[in-house]
Formats: sequence, C-alpha cells, structure tokens
Amino acid sequence: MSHLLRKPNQVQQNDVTVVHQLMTQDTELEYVGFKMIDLKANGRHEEVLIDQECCIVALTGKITVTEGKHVFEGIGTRQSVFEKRPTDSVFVSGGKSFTIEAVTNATVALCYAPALMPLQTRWIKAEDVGVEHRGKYQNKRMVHNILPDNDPSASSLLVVEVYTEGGNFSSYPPHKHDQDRLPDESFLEETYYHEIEPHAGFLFQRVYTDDRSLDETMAVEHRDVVIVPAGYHPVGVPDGYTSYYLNVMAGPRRIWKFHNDPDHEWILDRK
Ligand SMILES: O=C(O)C[C@@H](O)[C@H](O)C(=O)CO
Repeated sequence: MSHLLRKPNQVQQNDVTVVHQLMTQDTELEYVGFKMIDLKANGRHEEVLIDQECCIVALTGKITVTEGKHVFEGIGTRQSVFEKRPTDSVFVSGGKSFTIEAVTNATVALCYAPALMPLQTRWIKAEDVGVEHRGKYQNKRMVHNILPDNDPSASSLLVVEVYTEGGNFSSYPPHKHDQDRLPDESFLEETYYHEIEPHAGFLFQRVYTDDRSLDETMAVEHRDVVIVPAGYHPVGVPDGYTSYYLNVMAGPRRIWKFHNDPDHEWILDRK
C-alpha cells in the first residue's frame, strides 16, 4: 500500500474514537496536521493548542465547542456529509484550549497548521460558507469554501470540502502547488479525507510529480486519507458513487496558487 494512503483506525477511549491522527510527527508533512474523531452523544474531547491553529469542522451531528468565554452551542447542520449542505466550523488560534462536547453522535474533523499570530476565535457559520460550482462535462464538482485564502480568520490554515459525482474527475486537470514561487505558484501541503456514498465504493487518486520521482495511484475507500506532500493530485470517481473530500492545506504562505499540468491543461479550453 502506498505510504500516502492512510486507512481509518478505531482507537476508542470512552465515548471518543480517533479515526485518524496524522500530526506532523506521524507523516512527512511539515505544515498540515489532521485528526478525525467520532463522538458518541455526550462524549467529550479537549485539546490544548500550543504553536498550531485549528479549524474544528462539525462534519456530522451536533456539538458544543467551548474556548474560554466563547461557547458555540449545538452547532452542526447535517446527519451525513452527503446531504451536500455546508456545516458549521470553529477556528481556534494557537496558545488556546478548547473542548468539544457531542450533543448527538457526531463526527468532527480537526485541521491544523502552524499558528503564526494570535487571532480571534471564530464561529464559521454554515450560512457564511461559500458554495462554488466548478468545471464542465465530466469535470464538475461542488466546493464548500470553509476557510479559503481570502478569509483572514486564520494565519496559515486553508480548509475546503469538495463533492464529485460518479463519472467525474476533480482536482482536475491535474494541478500542483509545491513550489514557493509566487505569483505563479504557492507551496502548500495537503491532506484529503475521503467519504464515498454508498460506502462500499472506491475511487482513484494519483499523486505525481513532473519527473515522476513521486508517482502513486491509489484505490481510495470510504474514510481513507491521502497525504499530498507534493505533486499533482487528481481524483476520479467511478459511475454510481458520489465522492466527498475534506482538504486541509498549509505552507509558508497562505495563498492557494496552483499550477496545472501543462500536458492536460487543454481540457479547460474545450467548447
Ligand atoms: O476544484 C477542485 O477540484 C478541488 C481542488 O481544487 C482541491 O480542493 C485541491 O486540490 C486543492 O488544491
């Protein structure tokens, strides 16, 4: 199995199951950290942030998030990500602590990147999440911009959700962001947390560089994570299945400036 593909774990402690724990010490990434936790109703998870900022995404179910005097009660908007509506998130800056209490059974993503400055804790309301439809033909996808680069709430973290219907490709034509050479390209590491409906499905994700020193094509299943330290990273979804993924990106500069693979960029110009 590729070292970039991580299967879900089931490390359970009381009412909290850690499905993924991919902090920088667990991967080859320097900037991006990611955890996925399942909580039973009334389950509680707490964390102290030191030099990292965190975006807490209420993936499914309802949770209460507390940071100091800030209490965001019963947030979260969906039972399944495949309801395809935006959800609530909370951004917490470095040097702060937070607790998550599950009001109902819930799944929560914790997205981390280096905290470069102290910032306000912020509830990113579902209604404020920008919904974007990208692409044409078999390259259509829907994007929820939870923490895009034009939102100054975070110092280095970027978070986005993407839906791709069966028979379509996303993160396509293949693009990369692995060179710090702005204004043409930014360096951003990335993680992909995947869900697939129906859950028995699979999809394909390739991660490759121009010189093919990195070239991995993975069969990805429900709840797998793919780590993208560098390179192009397209996703193809088989007919009959719907793909959801949550991307976390971070690097030295908080700008998403990608570079398309010149061999495949022509698909954008079709009439
Ligand atoms: O537009 C898409 O297909 C989604 C991708 O841009 C995805 O968020 C990504 O690859 C970010 O670099």
